[in-house]
Amino acid sequence: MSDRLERRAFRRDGLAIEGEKGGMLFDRICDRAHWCSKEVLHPTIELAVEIAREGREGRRIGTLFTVGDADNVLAHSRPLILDPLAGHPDEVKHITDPDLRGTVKELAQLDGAFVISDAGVVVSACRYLDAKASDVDIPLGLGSRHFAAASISKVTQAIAIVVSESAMVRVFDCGSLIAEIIPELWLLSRYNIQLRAPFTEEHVSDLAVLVKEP
Ligand SMILES: Nc1ncnc2c1ncn2[C@@H]1O[C@H](COP(=O)(O)OP(=O)(O)OP(=O)(O)O)[C@@H](O)[C@H]1O
Repeated sequence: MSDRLERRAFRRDGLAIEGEKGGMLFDRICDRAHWCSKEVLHPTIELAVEIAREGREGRRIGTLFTVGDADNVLAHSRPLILDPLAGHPDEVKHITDPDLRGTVKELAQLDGAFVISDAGVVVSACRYLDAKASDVDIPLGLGSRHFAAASISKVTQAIAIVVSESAMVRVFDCGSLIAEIIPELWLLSRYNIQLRAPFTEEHVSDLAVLVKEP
C-alpha cells in the first residue's frame, strides 16, 4: 500500500476529532439524512469542524461543502475564479487525504463552495451556487451562504454543510436544517442554536451535536 493510501486508510478507521464517540455522533446526522455515505460525510464534517475551530491567520472563516450528486451541483453552480482543483487527478483529491485537507483549509478563505462527489473526491472549489429554491425551510437570521446551502440540498440530492463565520457548523438536507455542530462548548447558548425543536443534543468533550428529530 502506498504511503498516501495508508494515511487515508488510517483516517477512515476513526475520526481525529473526539475519537470514536465523535464518530457515533456524526452517525446520527448520517441516519437523519435522506442518503449518506459515512466514509465521505464523516471526514467532511470533521474538516468543517476543524475549519470552524482553527480559522485562518487568527480570524474566523466561513465556507460551504456539498456532498454527493456532484454533476447536478456543478450544473447548478458556476466558478467564481479559475478552479484551483482543476486538472489534478482524483487520487490526490479525496476528502480523507491529508494534503488535500490542508489545501481545502487554505482555499476556504476564498468565496464559494467545495463540491464533493459521492466517492469523496473534491471535484471543484470556489463555486457560486445558483440554485434558488423558494420552499426551503431555514430559520430567520441566517444569511446567503445558508440559503445557498438549503437551496442546493433541495434542488439536488446533495447534503450541504456550512461553516458559519460564527463558528457554527450546519447541515442541510432536502432544503431543511437537519443538524448543528457546536465546535466549542462556550458557543453553546440558546442564542446560537437555530435548529427548531424537537432535536437530540449530545456532547463529547468540547463538541456538541444537535440533530433534528424526524
Ligand atoms: N450562492 C452562494 N454560493 C456560494 N457561496 C456563497 C453564496 N452566497 C453567499 N456565499 C458566501 O457566503 C459568504 C457570506 O455571506 P453571508 O454573510 O450573507 O452568509 P451567512 O449565511 O450569513 O454566513 P455566515 O454565517 O458565515 O456569515 C459570502 O461572502 C460568500 O462567500
